[in-house]
Amino acid sequence: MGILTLGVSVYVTACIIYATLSLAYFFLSQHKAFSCDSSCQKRVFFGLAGGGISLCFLLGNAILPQTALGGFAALPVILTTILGGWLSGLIALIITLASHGVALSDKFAIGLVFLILFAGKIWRKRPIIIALAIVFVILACRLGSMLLLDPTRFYTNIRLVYPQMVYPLMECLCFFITYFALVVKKEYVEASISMKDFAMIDSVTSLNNRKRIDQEIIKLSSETQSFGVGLIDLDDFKQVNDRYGHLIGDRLLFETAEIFRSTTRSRDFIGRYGGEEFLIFVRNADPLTVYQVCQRIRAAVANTLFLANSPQPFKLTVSIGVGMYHAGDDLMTCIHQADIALYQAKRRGKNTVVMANGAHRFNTVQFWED
Ligand SMILES: Nc1nc2c(ncn2[C@@H]2O[C@H](COP(=O)(O)OP(=O)(O)OP(=O)(O)O)[C@@H](O)[C@H]2O)c(=O)[nH]1
Repeated sequence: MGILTLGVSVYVTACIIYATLSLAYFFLSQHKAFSCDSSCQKRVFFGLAGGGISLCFLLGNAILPQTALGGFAALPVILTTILGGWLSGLIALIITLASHGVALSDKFAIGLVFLILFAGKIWRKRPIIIALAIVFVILACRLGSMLLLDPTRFYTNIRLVYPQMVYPLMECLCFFITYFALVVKKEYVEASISMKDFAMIDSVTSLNNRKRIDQEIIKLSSETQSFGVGLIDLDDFKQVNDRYGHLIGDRLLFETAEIFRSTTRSRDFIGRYGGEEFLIFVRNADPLTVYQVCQRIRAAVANTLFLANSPQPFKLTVSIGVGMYHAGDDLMTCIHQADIALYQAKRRGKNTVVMANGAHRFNTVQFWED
């Protein structure tokens, strides 16, 4: 094979590897960047994509010369392991080893490479030197086996030696191109996701901000499962601000938000609705559970000594108004009902949870006494 044709083959191969893995990576990174810590299904999918590339090389071996197939088939396995961790790598490895077209010695070398990657947990470190060293190991293995098995042919027929020298170098080149292209892609995706997250976080409390709440409201407007809507308001916060200043006020808001985080489940949604008012969606819960969750939040705030290590520790309380959303309801009306319930809680002396009874029937609102 001429050097130009080989160069084109390497380029096409690099493009196939990069396009497939980066597409799979992008697809799996919709809300959170894909990594070795992603869900099992995602890692399996990524492994299938990696194995699919090897399969594509082996079945449609028109792109690469037969003698180079083994080394190039190892590349998706290495890259899949680096980006997706052991499970993705193992799946890509199984597909590669199970397919025809790779010499037994190459299969052995690819298996060995995976074991080294696995033992070194390369997905946690991603040191390119190790990965490159592995590609060179394949090169050395190939030359070594030729020298050992048929030394006379090796010395007398230079045309046989040439591919054994050139292909592994091309594999390294291909690895370099795809590795760096994928790392750049990964960093770009991670940066854009964290920027997006950052834009949705309230700077004072680190809870979801109003923009993110509005998104969640749109998302939950067509929800088919019932959930609770709680509006939480800090009691007499103006006095704190007036007496101790906004800086202390901000620190108290942050500590209160910490209590909300620690007293709710990860599947619940909580955000800063505005000023000293917070909105919580208690997911998949019946009215009694929602009421109990809100009581838990109220009690946790009331029992906390805020700014405990400062010379001026505080006691704070919250009032909570609760509404229930059921499939088909208008969520904004539900939030409005929670607001009315919050108003009732304030009127009844604060530090109270008031629930809009039968919040799905908006014309007959009654309130449960705390
Ligand atoms: N420090 C700080 N204060 C805020 C922030 N946002 C709103 N506030 C203050 O929260 C206070 C809310 O006051 P009010 O609406 O009168 O309510 P309240 O004093 O808590 O009284 P009740 O709601 O009736 O219990 C105001 O003093 C606002 O300035 C903020 O980001 N940081």
